[in-house]
Amino acid sequence: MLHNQTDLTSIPVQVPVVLPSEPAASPPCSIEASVLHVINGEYFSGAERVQSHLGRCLPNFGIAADFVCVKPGKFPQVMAEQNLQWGRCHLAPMKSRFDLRAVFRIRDLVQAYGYELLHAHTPRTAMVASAASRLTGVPWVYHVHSPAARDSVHQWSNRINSWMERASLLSCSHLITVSESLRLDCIAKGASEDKVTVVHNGVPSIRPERIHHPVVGGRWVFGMVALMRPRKGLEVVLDALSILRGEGLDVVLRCIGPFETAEYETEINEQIDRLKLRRYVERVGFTDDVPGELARVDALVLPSLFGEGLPMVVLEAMAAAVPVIATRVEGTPEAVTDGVEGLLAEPRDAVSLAKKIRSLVTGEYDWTSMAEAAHQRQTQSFSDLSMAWGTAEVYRKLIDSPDMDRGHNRLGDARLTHVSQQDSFVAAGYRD
Ligand SMILES: CC(=O)N[C@H]1[C@@H](OP(=O)(O)OP(=O)(O)OC[C@H]2O[C@@H](n3ccc(=O)[nH]c3=O)[C@H](O)[C@@H]2O)O[C@H](CO)[C@@H](O)[C@@H]1O
Repeated sequence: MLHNQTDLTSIPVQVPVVLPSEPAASPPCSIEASVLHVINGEYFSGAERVQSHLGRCLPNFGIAADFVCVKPGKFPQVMAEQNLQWGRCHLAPMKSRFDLRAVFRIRDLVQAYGYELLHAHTPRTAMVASAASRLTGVPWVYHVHSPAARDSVHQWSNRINSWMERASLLSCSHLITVSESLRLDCIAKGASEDKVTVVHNGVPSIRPERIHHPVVGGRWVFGMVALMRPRKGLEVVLDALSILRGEGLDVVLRCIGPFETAEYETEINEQIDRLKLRRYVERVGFTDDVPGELARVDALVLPSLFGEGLPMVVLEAMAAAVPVIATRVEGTPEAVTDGVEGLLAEPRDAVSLAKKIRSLVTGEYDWTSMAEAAHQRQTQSFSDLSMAWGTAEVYRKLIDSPDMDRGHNRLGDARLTHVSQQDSFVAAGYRD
């Protein structure tokens, strides 16, 4: 599916899906097909939220979704702990990037449970799904959450991931990208236009009761929600906070989320002390209650430096009717229009960020209108259901394509005895 470089200006833009009616009101459809999501499963962060929302919502559109984790960790733990209406979670731990036993385990699962599609989410799982697809004849979809070549600050890891991703894409049946910017990125890398579809990320419309309402001249509470690591740009917010407090504006920051490393936490603590901001920065750490935290803040600030797809925290804040002050990186401007649902600053630029924050706290923009616009845009175009609907449409086109022989994998449960069930479990409340 790779071809030579394309002129991106000639490619029509794919805009967010707006569902014609509220699908939540309709009863779940009967199940027409089942998909196995091949995931890392190590954490429960942005990509895993997408996966879990899909697992929960796809049955509304006739698709049963199960999971297999190649780096089992937080994801299967959350699935086991919470009373979630998801499907099965299988485990296929890989000892290294090149441990191919997972491929055979997935082949056995496909044959045993009759999965008609594989759906991978990371360069590692793309490699595994690609090989399992070759063994089983089942097509596979690759979900691009962020640009592999700019995915971390580690150049070698970026190169290996990029290489693995490119090699796997040769056999991929279809690509789903979480933003239009990533779709263009994939096409620029050589993916053919008709095999890439944008399915914007989506979240449930959770709008908590507000604890605080900001007023011009009063205190403004900004919240940054993330796994704190250098790429998220916490340093830039601290510099912006220092500029604004120096001007006499009463702005404070709640840092919501854990630090990836102790070294980074130490660096941030030193910066806070250097800027004399200790009284104005509250460290919340990891929370299970992000909506509760969003109810306390007047705006979300997400100053990512590079390499985002479409951050879930941006959409979660919009759902909670919290304006978003973010940077113009990758997919974020597709959800937030500068001056409407929030404000967009230039990345790595504390002066630009301070300017945007200043314009909100001094009343240049009406906070209430911005909060309402954010909530409305999320419910219309970035809901968990619109994301599941868009994903189901991609599956349906693949399953209905003349190339797909639906009979080949209809053995289903008849062959269950051939696969070890020791490493699989079913979430409580499973639809069977
Ligand atoms: C580096 C990377 O690969 N980033 C990708 C990752 O986002 P990444 O995981 O970096 O960040 P996101 O904002 O998407 O997700 C973080 C998630 O963790 C939750 N949270 C955070 C802090 C806390 O204390 N408690 C808590 O529950 C947030 O509510 C949110 O649901 O997946 C996104 C979803 O496709 C992509 O758009 C991003 O490009």
